[in-house]
Amino acid sequence: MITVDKLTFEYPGLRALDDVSFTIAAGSITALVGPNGAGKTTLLRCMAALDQPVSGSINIAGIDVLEQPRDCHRIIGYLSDFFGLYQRLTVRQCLHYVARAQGIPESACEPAINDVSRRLHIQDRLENHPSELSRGLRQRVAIAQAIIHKPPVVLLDEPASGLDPEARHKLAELFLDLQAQGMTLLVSSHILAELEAYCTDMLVLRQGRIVEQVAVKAPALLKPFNLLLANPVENLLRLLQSVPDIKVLNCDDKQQALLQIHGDAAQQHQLLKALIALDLPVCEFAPAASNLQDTYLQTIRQQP
Ligand SMILES: Nc1ncnc2c1ncn2[C@@H]1O[C@H](COP(=O)(O)OP(=O)(O)OP(=O)(O)O)[C@@H](O)[C@H]1O
Repeated sequence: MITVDKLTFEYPGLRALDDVSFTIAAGSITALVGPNGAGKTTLLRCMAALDQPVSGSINIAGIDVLEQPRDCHRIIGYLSDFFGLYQRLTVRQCLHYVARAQGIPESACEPAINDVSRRLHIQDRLENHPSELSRGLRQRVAIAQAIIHKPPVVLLDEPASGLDPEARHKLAELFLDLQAQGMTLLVSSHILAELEAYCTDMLVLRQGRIVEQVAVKAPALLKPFNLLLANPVENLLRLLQSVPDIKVLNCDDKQQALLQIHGDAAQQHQLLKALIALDLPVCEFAPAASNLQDTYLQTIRQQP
């Protein structure tokens, strides 16, 4: 769906993106994360055809972004980190203006406004001016502007900044809703705990380079599991190795091990039965916690 290849971008005297390459699958929600100044905003602006890189290419849904920037604007929705809304217009007028700018015919504007405002739960705010709205509601209006033309790809720069936990939760629900409607999302954020609720992939940028791309919610056929025993067992490693379908990743002592297992919940149940049949005093057999924040911090700390 999205292919970025060897992208390099320079501000005067500063290389902000350095040979950045990655692909994003259709229907995914990718978290774009990295320390301050890593280049996230610059990358999103290049992908939205708002900044011109020195070299490299960006292809979104078959459109060469650098060659066809206007076509690109038709197929993406972009929310800037510092979005602005026209204060003198009502929300309805803001949406109408953007709809027309996106080429939606006059006759189709009202249905488009009704549709997008329903999806963003701002139907009852259409006659308000942006200055009368809370930050969370203004954020929703800005996202409504970004997606009113139903783009297949949505790029969002720090959409959750400044929102309270309730508003962030609603935003997460909205992203899942957009994904369910077939959109592909790339979302930059520092709020990793929220990203985890909806992201399928994570792209880590550091000093203008991609340092990691991981699937966060891969249909994990291979899962790490922690095994903890109530008391030490001699030959634990040998016993575990005798169980089919279990790979022992780590077994440093006689009381606990990190296993890799295959399959679904039914398979996990069978494996637990096999462990108990070996008379192992199992007191814990659970997926090893590995969250987005851990993965991110490990990745960032590993880099020089
Ligand atoms: N207009 C500009 N002129 C010169 N340098 C810039 C400009 N905009 C950004 N930079 C620099 O480019 C680098 C990347 O900035 P960018 O805003 O893309 O990072 P970011 O990952 O979005 O950061 P943050 O998380 O703080 O928003 C930084 O070193 C920044 O200081």
